[in-house]
Amino acid sequence: MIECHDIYSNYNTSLSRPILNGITLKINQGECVALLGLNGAGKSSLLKAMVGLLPLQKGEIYINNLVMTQKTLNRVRRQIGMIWQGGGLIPQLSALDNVLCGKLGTVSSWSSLWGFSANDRITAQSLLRQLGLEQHEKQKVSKLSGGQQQRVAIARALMESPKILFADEPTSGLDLVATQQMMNIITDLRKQGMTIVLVLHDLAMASEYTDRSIILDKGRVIYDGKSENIQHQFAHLC
Ligand SMILES: Nc1ncnc2c1ncn2[C@@H]1O[C@H](COP(=O)(O)OP(=O)(O)OP(=O)(O)O)[C@@H](O)[C@H]1O
Repeated sequence: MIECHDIYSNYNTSLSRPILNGITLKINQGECVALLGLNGAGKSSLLKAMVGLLPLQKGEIYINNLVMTQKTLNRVRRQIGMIWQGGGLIPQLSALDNVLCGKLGTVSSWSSLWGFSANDRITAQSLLRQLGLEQHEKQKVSKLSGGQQQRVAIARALMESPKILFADEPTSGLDLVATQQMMNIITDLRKQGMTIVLVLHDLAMASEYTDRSIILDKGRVIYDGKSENIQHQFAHLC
């Protein structure tokens, strides 16, 4: 479960307001939610706040009943897999090494000197296999297609078996086939009971793949409700 209680980020002088300007929401375990809004509405900033990467001036965030503070941040982050806008992969590393990077938040700096454990490698290989990338595990990700890179990003996000997945525009730059593959993977994860928050720009996609949509405008929630038929109501805002 994810809860934001009246959260405000720091004052932003170029916007003359906080980027997140009083957001309250609750997302239950197993929900698949689209986060929508015009460019600059605050969608990526909200995801960043929910993984502790955007300082708050006011308000609280709870992840599975654990309040986010400096002390709890590592425990909170372990429960969340994140796919960044553009994938956020390291282009010169292989697909397998990028997936293993999903473990870096939890291995101590001492043990990372010895490399990843055999178990970690087995988990990473198994994730790549499940995502249809077993042939590509040794390839540099810069040599993979956009769709393949996004699947590597998903595998990396799943390394810690998170209960929550955040994906920032996971289909951006993908062709129709790769978009369909990506959304099928997300649908499968959803069927397994994962809580999923997707930043999307396509209202029709939100309506097709998610139950609930949250629309932001100028750092505030202006709609929180069913995704069904949302494209007819809010076309001017996304
Ligand atoms: N690190 C930062 N420093 C200053 N301003 C920032 C920073 N990050 C984001 N902003 C500003 O905050 C606002 C919200 O940005 P954010 O990236 O969250 O929007 P978004 O809804 O995800 O937009 P997009 O659809 O373009 O990705 C924008 O006006 C942006 O310029």
